[in-house]
Amino acid sequence: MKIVLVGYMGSGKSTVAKLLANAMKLKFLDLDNYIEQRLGSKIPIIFKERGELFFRKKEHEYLKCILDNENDLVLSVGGGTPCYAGNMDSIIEKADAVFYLKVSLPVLVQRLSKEKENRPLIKNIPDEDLPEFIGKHLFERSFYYSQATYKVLCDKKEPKTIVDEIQSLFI
Ligand SMILES: Nc1ncnc2c1ncn2[C@@H]1O[C@H](COP(=O)(O)OP(=O)(O)O)[C@@H](O)[C@H]1O
Ligand SMILES: O=C(O)C1=C[C@@H](OP(=O)(O)O)[C@@H](O)[C@H](O)C1
Ligand SMILES: [Mg+2]
Repeated sequence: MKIVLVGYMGSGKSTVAKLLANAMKLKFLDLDNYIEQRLGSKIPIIFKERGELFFRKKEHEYLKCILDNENDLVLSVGGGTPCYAGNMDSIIEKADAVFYLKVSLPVLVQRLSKEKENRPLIKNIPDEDLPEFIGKHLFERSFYYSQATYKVLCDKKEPKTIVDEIQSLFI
């Protein structure tokens, strides 16, 4: 069993994947954590010192490694992962179920304005410009996210409720 969660930054992928894995007695892997462990460096440092292109190459390489070698897991990927290097095609081909955690623009803006520091793509965007940036970015990326097998509407739902909703599909 391989379950993959996709969605925009701040949609709750890492949070929900961990809880879902626990609830389903599966292994939890977060692609960003995996990259950080393999490279011995945090995401913002990798972006700063090696650049986004290097990050995307490693993201692609380690995604493939996980999808090819790991089983019985819930994997949360980064918000950009499905949008580069044919990654969404690989996810769809190799996962048993792919969930798009869909969160509305106002909720994403609210969450991300408080958590910009560890997210290099939005770190330097002034708060007043965040809604426009995220709105456009989300629109571009939705093409990829919407290829997921299931879409879960996540506004106004606690992580536990989202986990229950996803888990109920497997019972
Ligand atoms: N369903 C939810 N309701 C409210 N806050 C949430 C929910 N899911 C996640 N969060 C919060 O939103 C922030 C981003 O969550 P995170 O799991 O890091 O998202 P992602 O991995 O998609 O970027 C965290 O502060 C997390 O606690
Ligand atoms: O959207 C993106 O391109 C990114 C999202 C981040 O993961 P989260 O979606 O977990 O924040 C992380 O992979 C990196 O900062 C790039
Ligand atoms: Mg995450």
